[in-house]
Amino acid sequence: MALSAARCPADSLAAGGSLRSSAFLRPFPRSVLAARVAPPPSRNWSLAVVCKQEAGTAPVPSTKEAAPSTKVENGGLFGLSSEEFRDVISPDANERESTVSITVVGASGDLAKKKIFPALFALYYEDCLPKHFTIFGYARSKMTDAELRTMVSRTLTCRIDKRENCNEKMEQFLKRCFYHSGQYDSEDNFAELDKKLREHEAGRLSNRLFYLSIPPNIFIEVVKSASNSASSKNGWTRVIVEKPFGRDSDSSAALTNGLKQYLEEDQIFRIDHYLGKELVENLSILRFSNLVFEPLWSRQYIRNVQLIFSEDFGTEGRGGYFDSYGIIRDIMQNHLLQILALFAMETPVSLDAEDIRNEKVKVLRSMRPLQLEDVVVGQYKSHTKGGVKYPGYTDDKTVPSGSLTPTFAAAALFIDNARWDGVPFLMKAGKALHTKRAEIRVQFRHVPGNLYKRTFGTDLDRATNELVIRVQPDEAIYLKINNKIPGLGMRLDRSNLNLLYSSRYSKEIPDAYERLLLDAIEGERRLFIRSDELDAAWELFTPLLKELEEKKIAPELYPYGSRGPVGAHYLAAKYNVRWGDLSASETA
Ligand SMILES: NC(=O)C1=CN([C@@H]2O[C@H](COP(=O)(O)OP(=O)(O)OC[C@H]3O[C@@H](n4cnc5c(N)ncnc54)[C@H](OP(=O)(O)O)[C@@H]3O)[C@@H](O)[C@H]2O)C=CC1
Ligand SMILES: O=C1O[C@H](COP(=O)(O)O)[C@@H](O)[C@H](O)[C@H]1O
Repeated sequence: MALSAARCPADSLAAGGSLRSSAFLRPFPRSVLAARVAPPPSRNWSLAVVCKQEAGTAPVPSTKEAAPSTKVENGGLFGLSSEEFRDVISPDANERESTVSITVVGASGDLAKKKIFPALFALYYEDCLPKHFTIFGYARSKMTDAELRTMVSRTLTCRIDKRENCNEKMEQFLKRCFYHSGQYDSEDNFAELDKKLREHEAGRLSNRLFYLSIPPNIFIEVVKSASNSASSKNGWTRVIVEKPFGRDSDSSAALTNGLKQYLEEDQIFRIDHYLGKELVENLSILRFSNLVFEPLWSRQYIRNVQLIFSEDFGTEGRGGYFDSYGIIRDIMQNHLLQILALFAMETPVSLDAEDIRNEKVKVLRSMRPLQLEDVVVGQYKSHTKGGVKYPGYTDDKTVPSGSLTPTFAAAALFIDNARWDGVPFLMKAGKALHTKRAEIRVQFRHVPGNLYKRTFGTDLDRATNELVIRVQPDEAIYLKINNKIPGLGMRLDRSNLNLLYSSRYSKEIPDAYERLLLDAIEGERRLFIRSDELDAAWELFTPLLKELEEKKIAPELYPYGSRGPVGAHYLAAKYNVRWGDLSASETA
């Protein structure tokens, strides 16, 4: 029987074309309830009344609203049926009076074009956006509304499985997109934006989301100007902040303090788009809802965990940004560490954002700060293959010559708690490698007294189970098991129990930005980084980053398109580990 848990009307995830799949419903976002109860006017961002309601002081909801909130408080995993859900979110008399304005600050930039506008269109196509919404692009570049629409239209695509009325939907969507040109530090320019937003809001309850898709050095001036001149007067105001959130503990704390001059913590949505990826989202479900995994999730059965990120292209075009950050800050300290925290956390009290983030912080705070001897850094160099010359990192004109910035790093991390004591968590991240992939590999221990030891010879690794969660591409979860090759003999084989998403599910997997934008609109914070999580993450990496920089550690060079520096193998071998992605069966 289907356990429906649709978020948007069109979100009935068909497994093999039917409603066979079951999915957990996230707790119903309180803000959705709150948004339909007009809060008294507030004067500025930090006093936004919706925040108080979200903290549990919302006016008593109507009978219709009481149902979902009761379920949330009961911590029910399954929540509402899709009928109940639709009934609650469908535009009733109150909701028709509220509106959401989404302002993409830095709308002329790469991320806005590549990810944000396409994600907003996908949400619109799926009927996930509220009835009354407006999208504004804001940047210094001079553009008319029509020019913004032309720019955006070039980036919009229809889902492979949903092409019906797509062009018509695009046109309707573009009509809801507008542009305002202004300086980032100008309260006057933001006041002009405010005026335009108010015209579109037409007296409805105004909820405003600002997406800061700009370089981090201007985050605070934008927040200040927008806060003083363009925050909602009667609804919520939220701000999505893109990474990087600083480059070490001090700069991150300074950024947080700067933002908090104008915003409450619960208005800040620090995005880590890896948390919005389908397979990362599925991690907790895999673990906490399957009895075959949860009891194995500890040092008793798990030998090591590997978190692997690789890209088959270099920093082309982003060398300027990248050089002052490097791969450890760009990928490890955020994306891979967030996955690690989700993987290793204790069972949260509920699926509520604060309960989950509390558990993640505990794991991060139980980790040992990284030691230099547990880290290998590399940098790609030019390589010619098939007559094509691939540039080295320092060949990029935006990269200072002689740069020591790592484009590859491997590290061994440890969680000093009872569950994970002594288990190496190996991370590996690199650009310009031989393949593009992101995955989590869980290598289990050997079966004690393995009856079939002889069949495997001395290579016991071949006999151990490995669970692979392939985040991208070709999303999949597979488990390597031992089985007998059919026949009269007794030969063993290693096979994959394979859940390949493209075979199992006919629906295209949404982009991470879609999920995260929808969450921010709904006020669901579970997949955003809280400031204490961020502090804990920086505490782990800051001493190492300082040491690397102070000692001017030279990265090991590896050819563009290779498997990375050999040092990564030695690091793994130090802990008796082999990288799973480089085993013969994976590279065949
Ligand atoms: N691009 C990506 O794939 C990813 C980006 N990010 C983060 O997202 C944010 C936006 O990224 P992205 O779109 O690539 O950035 P861009 O460099 O494209 O900048 C976005 C916009 O900001 C304005 N801008 C750029 N540089 C400056 C400056 N020095 N001072 C003032 N304004 C400036 C420009 O608009 P105008 O001149 O019109 O005002 C530009 O169009 C950044 O924080 C980045 O780190 C995170 C993950 C991936
Ligand atoms: O945050 C970042 O992520 C991208 C990789 O994201 P993906 O979703 O395409 O895997 C990476 O290229 C970039 O350097 C980094 O800043």
